[in-house]
Amino acid sequence: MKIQIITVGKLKEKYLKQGIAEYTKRLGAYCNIEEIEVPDEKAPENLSEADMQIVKQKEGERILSKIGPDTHVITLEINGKQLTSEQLAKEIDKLATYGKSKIAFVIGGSLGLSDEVLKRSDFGLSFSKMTFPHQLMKLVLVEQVYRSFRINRGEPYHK
Ligand SMILES: C[S@@+](CC[C@H](N)C(=O)[O-])C[C@H]1O[C@@H](n2cnc3c(N)ncnc32)[C@H](O)[C@@H]1O
Repeated sequence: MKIQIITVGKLKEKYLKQGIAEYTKRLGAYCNIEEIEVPDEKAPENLSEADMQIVKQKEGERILSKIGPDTHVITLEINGKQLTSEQLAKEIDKLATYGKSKIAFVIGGSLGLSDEVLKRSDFGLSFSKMTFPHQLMKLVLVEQVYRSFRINRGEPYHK
């Protein structure tokens, strides 16, 4: 199975880079993992609503250009659906069973995801009603995807 993790902007903080590198290394034993960073747009505090839409649209076009037609897209959305770790594992297992061998997890930039990306999404996944910075979200996501594979293989993982 191929898993794409698509994010907006460069990952800067060293402590997040290290954590993500650790979990993507572990994940490599279970799937073909591809990390994609698309360039972000400058988004100063004083942007108008129209300018914010343009920023999201531009970032969205870059995200969509990385996603193939046969890819199952899971967008990370604060107002999406919350799952338990076991439910996410089941979802991934189900996709593999039905021949969906490519999954893209998409995390938005500082302003979130464009309508076009949300339209392309097959599932909106929420990690809680709280807002996380996108880079921290990536760390939490890769740990949960790793956990999913461990659950699906019946391997032990920390409760
Ligand atoms: C800083 S947040 C963007 C906040 C923006 N106001 C919004 O409503 O999307 C950046 C990205 O991280 C992800 N994210 C942040 N918190 C999340 C949560 N609780 N559940 C799922 N995804 C989250 C989303 O993909 C979001 O687009």
